[in-house]
Amino acid sequence: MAYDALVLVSFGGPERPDDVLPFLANVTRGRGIPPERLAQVAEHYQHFGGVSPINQQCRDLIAAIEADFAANGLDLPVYWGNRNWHPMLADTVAKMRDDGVRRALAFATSAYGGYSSCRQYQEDIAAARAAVGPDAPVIDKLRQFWDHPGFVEPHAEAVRNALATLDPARRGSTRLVFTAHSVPVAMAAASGPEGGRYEAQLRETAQLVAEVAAPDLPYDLVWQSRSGPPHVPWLEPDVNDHLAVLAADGVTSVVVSPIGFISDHLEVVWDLDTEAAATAERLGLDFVRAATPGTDPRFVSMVRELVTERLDPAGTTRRRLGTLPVWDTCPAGCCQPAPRPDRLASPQR
Ligand SMILES: CC1=C(CCC(=O)O)c2cc3nc(cc4[nH]c(cc5[nH]c(cc1n2)c(C)c5CCC(=O)O)c(CCC(=O)O)c4C)C(CCC(=O)O)=C3C
Ligand SMILES: [Fe+2]
Repeated sequence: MAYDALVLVSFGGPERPDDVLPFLANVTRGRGIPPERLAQVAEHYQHFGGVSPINQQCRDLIAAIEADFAANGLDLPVYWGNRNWHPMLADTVAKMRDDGVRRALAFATSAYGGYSSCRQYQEDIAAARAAVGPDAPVIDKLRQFWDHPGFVEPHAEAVRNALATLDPARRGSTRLVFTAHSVPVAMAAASGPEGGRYEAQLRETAQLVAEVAAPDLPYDLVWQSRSGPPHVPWLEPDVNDHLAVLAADGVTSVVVSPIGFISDHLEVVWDLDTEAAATAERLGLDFVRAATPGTDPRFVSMVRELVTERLDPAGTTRRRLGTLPVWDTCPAGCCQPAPRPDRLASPQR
């Protein structure tokens, strides 16, 4: 075995009220988020007692991965480190070094390409290794998994289950609404080797989920959780504005499926279950939010499959449903925060 550990790398979230502001400071350092926006977001966290569900969701996922590894004879210890809150990745990498880990694979809890979703995790891994020093383990990030059946199938089943709770007499006026985290337009344009990859992968996932879950229903991909200063354009439409357009078009019922995420963290339980649900109520729309993969056994097994496919140099064990290009190691310069000046003149797709 070329690797001696797996490390799950996630966003991190506060676990008590006093954590909220220092956590937000870590997330937004150097990113120009207006103080008004930060105050609002702090309130969202305080609404849930200052506790984001994301860390417990990581603990649950790791316990499930460990059980799955053990049941399938994969002898690989699983570590956990976050980008923005404890356990911080640099502390985890130091512990891995102390435990004698030389080479590890990283599972980042984001399925897509793009700066925030992929490159930034790699930068955080590099920064954590640099902080630990020359004897830090080598850490290779596993591939983007937007089209893996272990990710697509739980989302599709969740959409089907959500649809089953709506009035069947209204199916003809029901819409699937897929959501993902908005990002600055410039960041979206710079994602992937030739641009536009974040949005293209999300469109592919939406199509794969919709065709399994409800091929008879129309669907849209829209955006949530916009941040940043108002003068910077981010991907639109926002899910709340989109619900208003749908209601005006005669749609009566919506299933909102957060395909941009793997678990029901704060962006889901606040931005969708609280805010978007209130928007739907105001508009008189029947609203149901589809579940995220969480610890679905297919999703848990996917993590093991990503490890084993990486160990198979011929790539014959790779399971995927999509047709967009896939790779193990991101090309240099891929997924920058904004288009590189030398590429501004070239066409983006
Ligand atoms: C693409 C993407 C994902 C999906 C990929 C992935 O999952 O990694 C994601 C996930 C998440 N985003 C999260 C939280 C936050 N994101 C923020 C700010 C931002 N997100 C961005 C993008 C993304 N974010 C961007 C471009 C910014 C602007 C600042 C910057 O350029 O970095 C802020 C600052 C305040 C604000 O919202 O303005 C917070 C608090 C949480 C934790 C939830 C919890 O605690 O349960 C999670 C999982
Ligand atoms: Fe975010």
